[in-house]
Amino acid sequence: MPVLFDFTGAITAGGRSSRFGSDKALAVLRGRPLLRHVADSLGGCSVRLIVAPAGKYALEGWETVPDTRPGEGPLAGLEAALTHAPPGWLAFTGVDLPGLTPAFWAALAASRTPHSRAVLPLDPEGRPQPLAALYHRDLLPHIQTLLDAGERRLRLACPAGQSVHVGGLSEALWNVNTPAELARYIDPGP
Ligand SMILES: Nc1nc2c(ncn2[C@@H]2O[C@H](COP(=O)(O)OP(=O)(O)OP(=O)(O)O)[C@@H](O)[C@H]2O)c(=O)[nH]1
Ligand SMILES: [Mg+2]
Repeated sequence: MPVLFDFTGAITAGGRSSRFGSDKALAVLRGRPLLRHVADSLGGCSVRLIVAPAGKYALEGWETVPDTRPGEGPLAGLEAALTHAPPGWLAFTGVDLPGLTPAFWAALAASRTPHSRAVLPLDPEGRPQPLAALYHRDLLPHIQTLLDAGERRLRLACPAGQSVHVGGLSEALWNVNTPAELARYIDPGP
């Protein structure tokens, strides 16, 4: 895919899939693993990072970066991604949001403002979804301070006054945590 985006792409993939029961990144939906769906949405990024143990996923064109704090959750995954990212903006997501598309990321990018440092879509309940969002690398010291203090909530990655929220994108945000949730989205056969 040609470079379309002026931001880095990052997928955090260091979770245990304990609710799913097997590695959900590799679960197949409509002929492709969930991880592939997410990666394809970010194929237009020139720098593409996956935060995971070395050798765990073979994703051509993606650089694997190790967790800085393994097993400490997606906020630590964001720290690892921002640590390896060039200056500027990072699209950050997980392995389990297969409804994401290039158009979704383009809409978030279009909502950046000169003073914002994160752009988050609103879910169907109107809550910001921090696991499919844009973050600026300037947030790295703030995130490191949070983690050092024991904080693990991804939604605190950006101070409230520096976040932009975007409505109208919730259709892209369906999330797969269990096999039953995946089954709901698999097309019925003929
Ligand atoms: N790099 C990294 N990513 C993580 C970590 N924990 C969770 N994630 C990722 O964050 C995303 C969302 O997390 P969850 O939906 O809770 O996934 P999970 O932790 O694998 O699943 P559960 O064990 O069922 O909670 C997924 O892409 C996970 O792979 C971690 O410690 N490090
Ligand atoms: Mg989890």
